[in-house]
Amino acid sequence: MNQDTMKQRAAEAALDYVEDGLIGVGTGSTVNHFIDLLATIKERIDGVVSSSEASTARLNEHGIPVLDLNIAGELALYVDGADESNHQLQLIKGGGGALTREKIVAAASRRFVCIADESKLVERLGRFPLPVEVIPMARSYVARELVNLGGTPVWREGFVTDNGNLILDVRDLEIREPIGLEQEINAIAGVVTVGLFTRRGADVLILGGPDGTRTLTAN
Ligand SMILES: O=C(CO)[C@H](O)[C@H](O)COP(=O)(O)O
Repeated sequence: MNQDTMKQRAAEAALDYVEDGLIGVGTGSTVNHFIDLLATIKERIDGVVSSSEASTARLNEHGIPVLDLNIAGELALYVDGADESNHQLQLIKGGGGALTREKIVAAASRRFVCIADESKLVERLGRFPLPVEVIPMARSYVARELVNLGGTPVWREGFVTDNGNLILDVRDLEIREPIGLEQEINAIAGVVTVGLFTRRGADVLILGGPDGTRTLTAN
């Protein structure tokens, strides 16, 4: 079974968590399946807060109302994908470069349901290069600081985030203490946010696989 079908299965299972009201959606190929499915029940929801211009465009195509987070206030549910999850449901996100808005919408939501194919579940975070959104003038400085932390940062050249910033993808990092590392990287001057989601990890992880889905919940 191909990976995309497994992503679709996870997205289908996430529909069960949708209640009336406002929900947040993330970004990526798994979330695209979720948005397409959400369109089939759009009468049930009041609107969506989007984490990226790409997701907003897809929601608009379906005629799903997109709201500003400042107007929406607290959201009952946030649904997003991930590049990696450990068993504590701490995540690496940002493969699509939307990590900062994703972290904001996740933080503003009562429940975070993460949807992914089963290959995203890992014993230890860090095989996937860790994305860091950086203010453009700080790119070289932040890269040197990330080298000091033991990483090998690679500038995602040609890519500009929805916030007008750059992404450094950091390889070779030993992520032994995800919570501490999230704080440490976020404290570097010029970093907008790191793609580690530990303070606000997922509450529920739905993994699509060849035999259906399985669901993990955070303790
Ligand atoms: O963090 C993200 C975007 O910034 C995505 O959730 C992550 O990259 C997973 O993407 P996909 O669903 O395409 O595998």
